[in-house]
Amino acid sequence: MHRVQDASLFRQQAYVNGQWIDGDLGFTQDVINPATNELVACVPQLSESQVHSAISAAQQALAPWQALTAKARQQILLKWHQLILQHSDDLARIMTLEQGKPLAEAQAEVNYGASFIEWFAEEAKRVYGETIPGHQADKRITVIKQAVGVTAAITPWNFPLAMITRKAAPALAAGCSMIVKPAPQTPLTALALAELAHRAGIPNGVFNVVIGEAKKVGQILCESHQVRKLSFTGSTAVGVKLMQQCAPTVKKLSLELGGNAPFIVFNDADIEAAVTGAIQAKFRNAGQTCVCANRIYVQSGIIKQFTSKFVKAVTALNVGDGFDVETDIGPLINQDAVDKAKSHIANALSFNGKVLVGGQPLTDSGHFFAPTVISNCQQNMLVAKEETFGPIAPIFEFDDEAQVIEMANDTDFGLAAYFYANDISLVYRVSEALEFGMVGVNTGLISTEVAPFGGIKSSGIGREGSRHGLDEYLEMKYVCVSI
Ligand SMILES: NC(=O)c1ccc[n+]([C@@H]2O[C@H](COP(=O)([O-])OP(=O)(O)OC[C@H]3O[C@@H](n4cnc5c(N)ncnc54)[C@H](O)[C@@H]3O)[C@@H](O)[C@H]2O)c1
Ligand SMILES: O=C[C@H](O)CS(=O)(=O)O
Repeated sequence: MHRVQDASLFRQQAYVNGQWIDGDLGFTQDVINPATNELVACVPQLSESQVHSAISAAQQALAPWQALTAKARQQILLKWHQLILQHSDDLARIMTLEQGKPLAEAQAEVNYGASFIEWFAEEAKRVYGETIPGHQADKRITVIKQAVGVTAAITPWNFPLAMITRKAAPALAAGCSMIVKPAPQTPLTALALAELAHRAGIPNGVFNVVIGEAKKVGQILCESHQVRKLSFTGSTAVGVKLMQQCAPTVKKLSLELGGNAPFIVFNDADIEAAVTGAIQAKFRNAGQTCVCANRIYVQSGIIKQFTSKFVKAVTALNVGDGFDVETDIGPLINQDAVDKAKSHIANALSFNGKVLVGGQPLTDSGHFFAPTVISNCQQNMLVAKEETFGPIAPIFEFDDEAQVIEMANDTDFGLAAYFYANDISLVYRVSEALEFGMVGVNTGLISTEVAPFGGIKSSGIGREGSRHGLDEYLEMKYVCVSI
């Protein structure tokens, strides 16, 4: 299977309490290669009782895992980190097979995903508390932080490894246990991660991967009183549903949701650098990332130069199977994604947008779509209002700073924003005025384990990565001792 060296990483069963299990009702789901539409694997759909068993296993595993010292948990996590890097080529191949991204991007995701394990293995030893001067002479006050307990993660298909480790690493480092429900499109990468977790010595029940009908599994995880936290990465629509479902059990929540990133190029920008940054921010994962540039705003003084250079760079992008070394842009995940891209282009054309390159699906087999640039875009178009999640780059013209800030902020989303400029006063003004959780200045790539990743408004709640990411899996307790 596409030259995976260690065949035992290619798992087609769920992983619960350290065991590989089939669904006890016999239901399965297909895993399809989006580049070829070929069947890649068949994985089980667990029954409700099996999902409940996973929660029980995570509960049983909690006390012994929490009883370990932070250093002991660190050592086990570092072993997991080492095994992931040791098997990075196989993990990348499994990822490209089920998700479609170019092998080089899959490899980069493996390294990125592993970095969260290394980071939080270290952070585990820095769960500091505090002492507070007593409010009365005979009172002594301390504040301690403790693991939340059993946690659940529901993750998307676009980054099938990193969106799991970005949650599991801080959870396990803090002393929590976790049940992961991966996306139905990409379960194989999650199961390979579980195999390596097992080999690393992560105790049975501490890390579990359940596969099943999303709505039902989600409902069980949300309604369980034993699950004390839910971390979700996915669309805003689903995030809202999960938030509602978690309300009755008052769970801690982390929501990493949709985006609609503006990418702004000011007159004094380095145009070549801005073109490179726009290509990176727009076309990574074929435009299927939550932080992709969704709208490209270019100031009137340089729009002709920028557009000409940008179109040239887009035209040079190679679309193909992720296993082909020449490929820059892989397939979209499914036909729905292709249809959404077509609808956004048709809508832009209906409002006098002009396709400068691309504009249509590429082949009948596989879900390939031509990298597309549309000029003369307006704020009333779908490409301005919705997350496109495809390789479409709409260009909007603007005249001044105040106008583009208003345009950029004209969205319910607030995840990432980017801009290119050299005037340092403008850099500070615009960074502060943009209503987004993350801002890239003169760069199109901002994702790293050392910084707090997350959004505001309809893009979510909480942060992942950085020292802040651990707090999402800790509860604060205040102890008052009368002496
Ligand atoms: N903010 C981030 O860090 C981030 C990262 C990646 C993707 N995303 C967002 O995710 C979306 C694309 O990913 P997707 O198509 O997998 O999103 P999605 O919301 O459709 O699915 C995400 C996960 O939720 C599950 N799910 C779907 N409906 C559910 C329900 N009713 N109950 C419980 N679980 C349910 C899916 O099976 C999957 O595992 C985009 O909007 C993208 O912006 C955000
Ligand atoms: O889809 C967005 C993910 O968060 C991927 S990344 O963190 O931007 O690489």
